[in-house]
Amino acid sequence: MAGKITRPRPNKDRLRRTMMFMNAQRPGLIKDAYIYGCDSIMLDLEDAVAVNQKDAARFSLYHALTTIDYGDTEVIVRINGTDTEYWQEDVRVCVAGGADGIRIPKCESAEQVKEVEAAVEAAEKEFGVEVGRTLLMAALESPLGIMNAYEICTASDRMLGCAISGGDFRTSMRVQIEPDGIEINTARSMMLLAARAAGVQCLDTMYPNLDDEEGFRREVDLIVRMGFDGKSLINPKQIAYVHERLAPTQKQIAHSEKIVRSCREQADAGVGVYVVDGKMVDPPFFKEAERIIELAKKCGVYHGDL
Ligand SMILES: CC(=O)SCCNC(=O)CCNC(=O)[C@H](O)C(C)(C)COP(=O)(O)OP(=O)(O)OC[C@H]1O[C@@H](n2cnc3c(N)ncnc32)[C@H](O)[C@@H]1OP(=O)(O)O
Ligand SMILES: O=C([O-])CC(=O)C(=O)O
Ligand SMILES: [Mg+2]
Repeated sequence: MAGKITRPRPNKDRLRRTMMFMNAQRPGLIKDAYIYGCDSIMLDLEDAVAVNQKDAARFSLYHALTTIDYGDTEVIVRINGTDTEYWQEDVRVCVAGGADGIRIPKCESAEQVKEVEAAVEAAEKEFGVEVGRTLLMAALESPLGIMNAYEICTASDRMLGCAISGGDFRTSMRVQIEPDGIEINTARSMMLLAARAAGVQCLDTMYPNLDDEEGFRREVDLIVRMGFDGKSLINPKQIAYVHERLAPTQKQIAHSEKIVRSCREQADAGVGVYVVDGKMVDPPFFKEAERIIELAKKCGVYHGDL
């Protein structure tokens, strides 16, 4: 067998349009998950793993982390909650195996993030991993988690972002999944505001109804319009539509190109506000146009020369 896999230093700001869950104990799911092309895989030690299988899942996780080359696919591990007896050993194995990041489930406070951060740092020292390498993210799964979203997102320099978790959130709110998202949209908006204020990424929850393609697409359309960076997924067939909807369209790209080019010319001519394709543009529009071009480049759909 080849030597232990070492992964490049994780990047907080990379594309995370899709983060796909898989039970860390199931070889059939984790052995070649990179082939599906999601941005991140999430090897789960928490709710996908039965309580009497936690040790077995950790062994399987370590083997996967150290022997499978996931290439450009980011490797995140969902550890067990900080109120369980499992999470500290989960952290040691993630760090020893070289995972890119850790997802803290059912996160409700900045203190929980700091507790995990301390355990991660201790593990990095124990296993000779560069201190600061392992990223963190928080899953917000309760009203309290949502209310504390900003403090959670700013609790550590390692935080790449947060994700809302609809299953547990709906249970704690005593509601069920609705076609228009009325039961969860306030929480989505609050979390988005907190994440943007903190300057970190923001992911939507998984969609559990695998056979309801129409419902899935409706939810993706909604969260794209709301401004999410990505979505948690549970199945490979959910990847393509999220990537398609989160990439700028050619129409958006062409319009953004016009704005970026004209903005440079107009600035030289001393003009601050003017009209492109019948729409007023000024500095916030320039910035947004530049963001769209950058996003198009990262998504591989930009073919221009800016
Ligand atoms: C509320 C929460 O906590 S959600 C997070 C915890 N949940 C999970 O981790 C569930 C993740 N998803 C899964 O395990 C599976 O998709 C299931 C059990 C829901 C459905 O499984 P299946 O019926 O086998 O799905 P499906 O028939 O669509 O699978 C097609 C292929 O994709 C693979 N696949 C399916 N889901 C995944 C996944 N999440 N990750 C990687 N590969 C997957 C299957 O192994 C299968 O591969 P094969 O053709 O080589 O055999
Ligand atoms: O994070 C997610 O989307 C999955 C999850 O744990 C939940 O829905 O409770
Ligand atoms: Mg959950």
